[in-house]
Amino acid sequence: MAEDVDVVVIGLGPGGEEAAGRLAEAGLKVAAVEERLVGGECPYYACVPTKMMVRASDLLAEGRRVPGMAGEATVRPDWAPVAARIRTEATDSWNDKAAADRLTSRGATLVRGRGRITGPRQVTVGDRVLNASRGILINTGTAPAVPPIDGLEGTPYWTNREAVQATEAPRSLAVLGGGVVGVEMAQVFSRFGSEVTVVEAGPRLVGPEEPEAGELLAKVFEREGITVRTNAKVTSVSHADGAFTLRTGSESFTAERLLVATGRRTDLKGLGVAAAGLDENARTIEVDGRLRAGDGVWAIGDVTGKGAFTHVSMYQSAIAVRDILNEEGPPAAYRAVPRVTFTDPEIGSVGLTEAQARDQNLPVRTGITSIPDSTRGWIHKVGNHGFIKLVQDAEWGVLVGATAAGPAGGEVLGALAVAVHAEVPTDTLRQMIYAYPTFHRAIEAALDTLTPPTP
Ligand SMILES: Cc1cc2nc3c(=O)[nH]c(=O)nc-3n(C[C@H](O)[C@H](O)[C@H](O)COP(=O)(O)OP(=O)(O)OC[C@H]3O[C@@H](n4cnc5c(N)ncnc54)[C@H](O)[C@@H]3O)c2cc1C
Ligand SMILES: NC(=O)c1ccc[n+]([C@@H]2O[C@H](COP(=O)([O-])OP(=O)(O)OC[C@H]3O[C@@H](n4cnc5c(N)ncnc54)[C@H](O)[C@@H]3O)[C@@H](O)[C@H]2O)c1
Repeated sequence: MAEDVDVVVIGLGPGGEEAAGRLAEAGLKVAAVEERLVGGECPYYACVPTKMMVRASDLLAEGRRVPGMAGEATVRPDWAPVAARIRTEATDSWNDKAAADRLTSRGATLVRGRGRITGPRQVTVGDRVLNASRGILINTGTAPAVPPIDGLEGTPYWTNREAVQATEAPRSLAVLGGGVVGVEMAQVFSRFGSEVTVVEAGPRLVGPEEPEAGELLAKVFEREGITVRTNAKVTSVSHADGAFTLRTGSESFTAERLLVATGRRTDLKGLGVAAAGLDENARTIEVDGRLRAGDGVWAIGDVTGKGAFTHVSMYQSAIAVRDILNEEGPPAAYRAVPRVTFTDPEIGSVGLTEAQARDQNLPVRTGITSIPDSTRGWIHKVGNHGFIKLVQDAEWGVLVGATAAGPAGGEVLGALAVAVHAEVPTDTLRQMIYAYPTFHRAIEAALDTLTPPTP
């Protein structure tokens, strides 16, 4: 028999879980459908466990920087505390009871299983049919995309979901894909003693970021002993005697473990979006400023293609909740989406890169300064690599994008994100007082280097 509710939330990523809780607290009857773990990828397989890994590997790196700066230190990496912390503090050994209880205590009904849209405002989970009078909120996220490389299928490769469950650092690790997941994981495992090779199909690491970011990471990785191959097409993979072999046209690489970090995929056909009038062959779900995808359908999170980050999912969640509750508020805007790649140096960026701004035919002016040339960078010395790059719309006199790479680059980003978001005139930024000697004071130096637009 069909059950009548106000809203069905399919997929409980960070935004979906929060939306289900808030809608239930507002008095709506909410069915929250999740086939894996309440909370989604971020707390169990992504942001949280990987940042615990990063924190541990950063500690090792800082310990190794003691000689010549502060005496002597012997650093012996041990993965055991990292694996234990991920199990006890982050994921409860991949058990979502606490999250599920938190959600149901807010008044939502948790429906475990795979949800499929089977009609306008209708979702089927196993033999339960849920009719949603107000509509459906989709927050189904993404899964790791695995490229169709000869021999890869069926081998025991890792994706991020297996990598965060590692109980030891492998002797050697091949990383397929030098995007955000690839570079964060490569550096972590390298610092724990794995011999790491990153194989990237594109011309640079972290390709969508400013070219200077990819070049910086390549330089740092080389110094740390991580092998990086760009423009490399892996033609076959094999696994035998406990080792993977990756072949490109000219080379082959052998490693105990292989991490596939080549991006993410959605499955809109499997979700049955056509039954709600949406394009099932699209990669992402098109949404308007209120996160509406169609009549009685909202979508939030990675599935919307507006930035695959937890903060975007949460931002969209709040707007979709408002709209479902018929409350007024500003529409979603993505001019100032911040993002941080948690390598050392951290790469923090916001808004447009120079290339994106030029593609939009903006009158672009850029400025760049090096962190080692700043007072704080010079004092910091070892581990001070980085830069601040600004992208200005020269006619408007406002920053439309910026990158802060370096120690605490993600924190320095905060000031730049405010500047882009609040459309602070660069003249106003120039009149600001920047504390001495901070990393963020390098923003002032970067402003001084803004060069006139090129024709
Ligand atoms: C390794 C890694 C590290 C990351 N680190 C960061 C970081 O540091 N900071 C950051 O902001 N972002 C990070 N991200 C991205 C971040 O994890 C996602 O942007 C975030 O999880 C938000 O995703 P979402 O809201 O779209 O849903 P997701 O977290 O993807 O959750 C979607 C949920 O929907 C469920 N689901 C899917 N289909 C169905 C269905 N048909 N029926 C029922 N349930 C379904 C899934 O089981 C899942 O639980 C990282 C990603 C990865 C892979
Ligand atoms: N710190 C963070 O906020 C954080 C961390 C990790 C992931 N994420 C989110 O998750 C998303 C997914 O990350 P990702 O790194 O999996 O994807 P990505 O799209 O960022 O990077 C994938 C990389 O793999 C390369 N690639 C694709 N096919 C390949 C092949 N056959 N051989 C070699 N290289 C290949 C691509 O050129 C690209 O550089 C990110 O875009 C980001 O939004 C965020």
